[in-house]
Amino acid sequence: MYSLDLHFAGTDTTSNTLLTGFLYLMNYPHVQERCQQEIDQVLEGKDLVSYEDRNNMPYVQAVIHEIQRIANTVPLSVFHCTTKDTELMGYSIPKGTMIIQNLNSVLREEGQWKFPHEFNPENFLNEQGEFVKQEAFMPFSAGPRMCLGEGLARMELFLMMVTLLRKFKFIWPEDAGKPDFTPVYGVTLTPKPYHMKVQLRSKQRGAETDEK
Ligand code: HEM
Repeated sequence: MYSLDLHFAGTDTTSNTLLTGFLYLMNYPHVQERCQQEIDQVLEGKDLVSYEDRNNMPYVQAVIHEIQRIANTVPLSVFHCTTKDTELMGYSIPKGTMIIQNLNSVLREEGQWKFPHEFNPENFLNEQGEFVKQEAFMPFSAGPRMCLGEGLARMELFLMMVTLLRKFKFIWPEDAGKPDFTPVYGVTLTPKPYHMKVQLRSKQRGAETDEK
């Protein structure tokens, strides 16, 4: 039996993002290993990760943001409606028009991203390897009605991701065939069900177990 030290549960959107994250990390093992190297280095001698540790983990931050960009968990945001006649970039939108924001489009827009169509943490790193939050990164939407849970979701993603990657290596099973990254469409996007192999990392790296 393994102890994971996880004392909270993610919401549907957060868990869908995590599921997408592990699908990519298993299939981009060099990205997973680089995260683990950074985590080992920053958390050396510490029992548990804290949210403040993210400031010393530019690569992990870039990977989590890239996972959110690719996961595109809430592709059409929440529908809105104009409360008065509105002019926007030369278009007139009458009062009462339903507005559907296409977050999928901005998260993949060419000209906004170095690698718009591939999973690549470099989308959030500058030449010095520092984490850079991009203006077009808006999985939580924008404006006065943007996601109210952004802070909680970002904290959950960081703490869960780092805690799990510190203790375990996630492996795409040899007999699983080619991965299918096509998401299942719904109000939220979720990856197709998949199997994963989970291997305990060595004890020196803070991976204590109560194996029985
Ligand atoms: C990765 C996780 C999440 C993503 C990608 C996400 C994304 C979004 C998006 C795109 C919207 C629509 C914003 C708009 O109308 O323009 C939204 C709204 C909202 N989200 Fe999240 N969300 C996440 C997690 C959470 C969590 C953890 C909570 C609360 C515990 C939460 C609470 C809300 C609420 C209350 C609204 C409605 C805000 C309003 O209409 O004023 N979300 N979210």
